[in-house]
Amino acid sequence: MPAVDRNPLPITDLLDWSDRDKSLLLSVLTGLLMLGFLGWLLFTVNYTRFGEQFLSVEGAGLARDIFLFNVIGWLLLSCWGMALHKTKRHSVAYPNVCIHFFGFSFLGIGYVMGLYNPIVGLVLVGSPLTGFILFDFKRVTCSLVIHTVMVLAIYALIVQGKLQYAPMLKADPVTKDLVSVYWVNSMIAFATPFLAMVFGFTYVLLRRWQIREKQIRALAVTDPLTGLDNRRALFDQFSYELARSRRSGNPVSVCVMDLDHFKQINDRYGHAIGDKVLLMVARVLRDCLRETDRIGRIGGEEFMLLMPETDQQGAEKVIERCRQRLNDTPVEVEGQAPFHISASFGVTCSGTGDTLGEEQLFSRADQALYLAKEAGRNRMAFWSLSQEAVPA
Ligand SMILES: Nc1nc2c(ncn2[C@@H]2O[C@H](COP(=O)(O)OP(=O)(O)OP(=O)(O)O)[C@@H](O)[C@H]2O)c(=O)[nH]1
Repeated sequence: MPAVDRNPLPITDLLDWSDRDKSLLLSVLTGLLMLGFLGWLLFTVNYTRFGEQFLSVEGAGLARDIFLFNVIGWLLLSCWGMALHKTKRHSVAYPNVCIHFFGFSFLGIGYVMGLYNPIVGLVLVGSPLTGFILFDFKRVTCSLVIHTVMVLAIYALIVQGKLQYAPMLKADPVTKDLVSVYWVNSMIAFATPFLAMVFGFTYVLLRRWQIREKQIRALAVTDPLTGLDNRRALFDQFSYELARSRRSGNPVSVCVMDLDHFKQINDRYGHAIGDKVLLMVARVLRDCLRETDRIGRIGGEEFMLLMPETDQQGAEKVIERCRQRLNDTPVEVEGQAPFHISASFGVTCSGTGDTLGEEQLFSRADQALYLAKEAGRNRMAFWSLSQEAVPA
């Protein structure tokens, strides 16, 4: 087996654990449950009136042997898992043995306590749920089918009188006339840790699902490199701001910004430095703009600035500040002299009574950007009312 181990062990990462470590956790938890069952039996037989009244001597002996067998089995499985974990070895057999032994353990308990016992029903529902959360579908289904068939077989043998029903009990502790409080409390005590285990695993699964949902939603609207808005998020916001502007009469300015000769930076310093420049640009733009403005990266080295309630003069001031700050911020490169960058900006502004949509305004800003590039770069150009972009 390859000695590969990529297991982080914080409990919140449970679903990322290897099958080996999940099986080890299952072994330890189930082992403790079995130890609890054994402790309960020994205590009940030796120290309670319930033992005298309701437990049969041979049946209790059989139950003790089954519980003890389970405790020893889980102890050995825990040791096996620990050894695999310590040596960082993976084993296909270990999870399989654990999954099948899990079903087998509870089958034995169900048999001695009685198949109609509510705890058996609980285990029948909770175990596959836990299994499907922790392990792959095929393995768990296989175990589920085997153990369901075994339950049915035991049931058939009981119906035919070949097996005794609930051999541990010599009398039913819950009848129409008599309900043993000790038995009911014991069942609750058995069910509680099992339920806690199932709820715990379900919680981990749901928590993971919630986190993933959040991440997916964030990814859908975020540029992964810079953490700025992506094109979709920005256009959604643009559409909203235009609707607001139509109601309030306040203008919205939009600017498309493109770094100058970025290809040369990539070619000369490599993509990693190119990415570093993009991150620096994102930081500078964030610093220069108001909190109510939105910045996004809409292409490789193309950014878009959305400035609500900002007219042409206001936009000019902000953009000049951005342009200047980008010029003034050196890019540090290890072992080489720092270099400076520049960017060109195309700007347009939604006029009062404008009915232009976001795509049309964006297209105007883009055309203005083209003009800024044509005019020599490192400058801004506005889209004029005469339908032509003019350098500022
Ligand atoms: N490092 C890095 N480079 C990128 C990324 N996205 C696009 N690029 C690069 O950006 C460069 C864009 O080059 P061009 O479109 O020719 O533009 P330019 O060199 O900036 O020239 P002008 O815009 O005309 O000033 C290409 O080399 C792309 O590979 C990115 O996420 N990271």
